[in-house]
Amino acid sequence: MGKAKTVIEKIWDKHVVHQEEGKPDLLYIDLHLVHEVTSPQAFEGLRLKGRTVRQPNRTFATMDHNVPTIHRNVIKDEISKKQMDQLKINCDEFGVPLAGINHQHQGIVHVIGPELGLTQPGKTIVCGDSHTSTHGAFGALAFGIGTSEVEHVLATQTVWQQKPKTLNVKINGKLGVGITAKDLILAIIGKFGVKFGTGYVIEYTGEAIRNLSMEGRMTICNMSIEAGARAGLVSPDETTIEFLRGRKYAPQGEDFEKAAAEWKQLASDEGATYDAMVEMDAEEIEPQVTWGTNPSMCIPISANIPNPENATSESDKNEIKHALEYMALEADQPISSVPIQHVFIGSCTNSRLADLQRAAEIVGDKKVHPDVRAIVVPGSQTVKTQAEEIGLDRIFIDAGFQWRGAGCSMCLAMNGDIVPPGERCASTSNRNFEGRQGAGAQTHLVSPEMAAAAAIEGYFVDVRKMAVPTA
Ligand SMILES: CC(C)[C@H](C(=O)O)[C@@H](O)C(=O)O
Ligand code: SF4
Repeated sequence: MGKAKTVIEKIWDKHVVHQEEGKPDLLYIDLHLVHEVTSPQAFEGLRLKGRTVRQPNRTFATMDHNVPTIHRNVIKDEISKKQMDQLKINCDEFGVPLAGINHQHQGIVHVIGPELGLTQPGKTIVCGDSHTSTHGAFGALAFGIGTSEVEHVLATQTVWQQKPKTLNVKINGKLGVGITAKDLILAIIGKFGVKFGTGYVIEYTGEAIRNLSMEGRMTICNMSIEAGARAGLVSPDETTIEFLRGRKYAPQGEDFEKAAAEWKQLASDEGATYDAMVEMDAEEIEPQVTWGTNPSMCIPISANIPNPENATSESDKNEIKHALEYMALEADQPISSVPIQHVFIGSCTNSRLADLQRAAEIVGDKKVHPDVRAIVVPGSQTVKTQAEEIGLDRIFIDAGFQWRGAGCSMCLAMNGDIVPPGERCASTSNRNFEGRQGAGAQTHLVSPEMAAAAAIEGYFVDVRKMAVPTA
């Protein structure tokens, strides 16, 4: 028997096509996902050099960042419109399959890959987008690349990559009732910071990770990038296999069983070693809310906003002060006393059917608070259709939410969905950077359940209290 290997090493070793002392490795790429924002110059580069797309059948494009979520075909912003028109031209010219704006499979690139079964265990997956790490949930090695690399992959189906170090993030025990994958990843980043993953690919292990659904694993892997990591993944298991069975681009019939047997072999071997490891107990985690301007600035719903005076270093103190100023919050104020004006349920972190279902359960027959504007933006047209088939749209609309078309939407405010300056938004997305949801907008990252609860109450509440029947 050979050396015990991690899933990361197994995938890496199978994909190296060229190796040279002192240089990065050249990796073969199984799946290249493309969206309208980071691809125009890459295609233009090919055109100028007279090159073709090496493997159009391993390339798949969609439109997401710029897509309006109401009046889909009225694109007011000139640059947005140009990027979308250009993607269509490029895909037609180079023979790349495209789920364009009115296509039934259109959606956020990190939602449609898994949904269509394009994302599979053992694959190397790249996209000109940092949250490509999402696909790692399937036991794939998936990472974001820059536009010049997009051109390189289009032309050669390979990319130069430094072999990453491996980091085991082990979550022991079980998550409490009402605690979600979003709370878990926020708590992990809250505890270890926004840099602890730098230079590593994370493998998430432990009982709490094994117990997560694929949707939960995607939420975790999605935010690996917010911990500084190159990528994040989970070893494939039965949950992975059952999610993929019958998906459009997954192997079918006997081929699926064959693939599934191989996928299981990919899981990290017993006794495999990592370059580093951190551990956390799932039991200690409460619903999380970010109060600051990076995802590590988060606290449990029962806690008070930090006081810069208690910081352990001068730089931490200044950082907290600055964040409190931008967020217009008081030190020591209970986070549960903060009123919000906007709620955004969506983004590649939390816009899948299961996310919307759980949010709808919290909503029930309650109404959105009169001071709150709340929107639900399904991650894909497929999610939207499925949600409508089971009546989720009615629950949200009857409660006073806006029910929108699929896209990135208010996650990054590129498409007219904006939080006005000085207003506060409970958001299920992954980034609370200054200006992320609009200039001067104040973002609080939460789970879909916590966002739904905040929409109803008008401020942050412990969702576990809302879930308990009152009669
Ligand atoms: C536009 C794109 C390059 C960007 C990313 O890479 O992440 C976006 O998706 C984001 O979330 O900020
Ligand atoms: S939903 Fe947000 S984080 Fe995800 S790809 Fe779109 S802009 Fe980036």
